[in-house]
Amino acid sequence: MEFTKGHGTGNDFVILPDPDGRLTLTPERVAALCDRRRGVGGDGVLRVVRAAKHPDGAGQAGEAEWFMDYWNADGSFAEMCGNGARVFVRYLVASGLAAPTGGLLPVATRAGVVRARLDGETVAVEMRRPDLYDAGVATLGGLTLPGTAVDVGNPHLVCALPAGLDLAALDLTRPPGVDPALFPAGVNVEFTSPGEPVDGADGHVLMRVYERGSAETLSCGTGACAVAAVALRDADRETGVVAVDVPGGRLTVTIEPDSCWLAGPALLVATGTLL
Ligand SMILES: N[C@@H](CCC[C@H](N)C(=O)O)C(=O)O
Repeated sequence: MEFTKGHGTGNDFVILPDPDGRLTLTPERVAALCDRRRGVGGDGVLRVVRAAKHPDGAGQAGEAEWFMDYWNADGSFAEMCGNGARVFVRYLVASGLAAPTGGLLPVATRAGVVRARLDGETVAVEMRRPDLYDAGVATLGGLTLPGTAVDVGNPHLVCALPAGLDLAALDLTRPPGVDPALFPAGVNVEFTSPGEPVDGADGHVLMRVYERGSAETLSCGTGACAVAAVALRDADRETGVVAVDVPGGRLTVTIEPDSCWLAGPALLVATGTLL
């Protein structure tokens, strides 16, 4: 079968076109595809399927023709993937499967319908407004870092590093420890440091992430939204624009009263045939 490879700020995905939902995907198959030495390699898989043809998308088929069936690299499901949604939309449009109407293209996900806008290399998706719902703690090496639990459709824990600790020096080769009672389904953990002021933004944050199901990645879109929401709260703001720099580039998050826009480059880089 044919596949396409794409990424958003270095968060990379194997895209599998399966319009009529005929493909049998298993966790083992997904993990094998994402294997960086023995497979295509990726942080996750995006199956492109008509919403009406997937049990998790059928309820949204009246609002969106296409369902993003997102899987993490280890073969687990996630409710939402912000960069994945941006790359998914790039694929839909590039392959002629869909086009925006009135500038917007809806996509069904396990966290509900998101809407996308394209502008050159940039794809922006509108998702739910992040919900800051609790306090939590991450442990990493000898560090204990307090953080904020944030729901962006999927779960996040945003931990600011204390002054003097170098974000680039963190060892994220192993998962951070978290409280399983607070995150029974696991959590994506973001580590942050403040950035220098950026023109046109109300805030600027540097971020690294350890993703549930994919380990450290170069970028996490929903993580950037969670980080932006925490930055605005800490600045006593309800809304605003936050630049979030990840190892793979820059994401721009705009938090509005009822929604959150995630914007950045989304690119397709290769196509091929699975043997
Ligand atoms: N990289 C994604 C998030 C992917 C899902 C995450 N690993 C989870 O399990 O919740 C993004 O760009 O949002």
